[in-house]
Amino acid sequence: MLFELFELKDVRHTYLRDTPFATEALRGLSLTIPEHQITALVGPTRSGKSTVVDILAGLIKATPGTLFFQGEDVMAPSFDRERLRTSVGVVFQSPESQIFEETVGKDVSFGPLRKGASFAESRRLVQTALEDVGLPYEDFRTRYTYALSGGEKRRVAIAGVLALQPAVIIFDEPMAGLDPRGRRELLALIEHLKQTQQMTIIYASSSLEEVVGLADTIHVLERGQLAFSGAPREILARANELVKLGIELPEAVRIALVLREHYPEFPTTVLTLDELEEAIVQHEELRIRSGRQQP
Ligand SMILES: Nc1ncnc2c1ncn2[C@@H]1O[C@H](COP(=O)(O)OP(=O)(O)OP(=O)(O)O)[C@@H](O)[C@H]1O
Repeated sequence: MLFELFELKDVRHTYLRDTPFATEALRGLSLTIPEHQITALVGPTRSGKSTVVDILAGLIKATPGTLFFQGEDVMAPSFDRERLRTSVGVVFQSPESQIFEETVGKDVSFGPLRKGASFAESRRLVQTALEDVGLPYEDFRTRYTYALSGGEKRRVAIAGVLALQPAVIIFDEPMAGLDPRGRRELLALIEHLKQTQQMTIIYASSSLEEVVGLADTIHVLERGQLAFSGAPREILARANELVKLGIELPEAVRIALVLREHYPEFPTTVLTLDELEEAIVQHEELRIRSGRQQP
């Protein structure tokens, strides 16, 4: 059974309110985020994704509106805000900026030690977190952070968040600046975290391509409101609306749509290039079996 970890109800947020520069970032946003799932927030630039992330992390108040965390109103006087802060870990855009210690071991242990963990406990947490992100502890603990590759820095930043043992981890545009290999590795890492740790993962991105093969649910945002939500295939079935919102369709779907111009029955809700390949093979087999020779 799915439990809601977060629920936003009619949340609004205006930056620089009561100034000539006021910007309405959220305009009555309502959505839910279940536990132990990967939920993606997808929308074009300035649709409000980062503002939602800041609200979930407790950095911005969700008023007017209401934010529920595990069924409790975050703004209620009895709510323990410390519980929210310790339950939510955020990997912000350019997570390299979250690294500030000289060595990997020192950087990842900073959070646990600050929280009062003993040296032995902190060592255990750092070891587990580094192994979880695919950086062997003995190999990496004494490495200088400035000498790491971009992908390794991102992993160290994620390990720093994992070492705090959050119940939910939020990634805000985590692929920015990574090369295709770094992207593939990070996607595999996020999938691994979900599978092995049962973590609740929230993934904010302007790229639908990044999330269709990963997310259980996708919320599509448009100018501070929820446009629509659904499982990846349900979202891809609304290709025309996505294009209207300025969201680029994943490559596999773009190719499938071209194929559909020739074969009207060709499926267009393919999540990955592998699925597209499978759909082409199946379609060809069907065509051959039915003996039809179409263009
Ligand atoms: N600190 C801020 N001060 C003033 N306006 C802001 C601030 N942060 C965001 N905004 C404005 O709020 C709106 C929503 O921005 P937000 O960053 O939440 O959207 P986003 O979907 O994450 O965009 P992007 O993909 O470009 O990061 C935009 O119009 C943005 O200019």
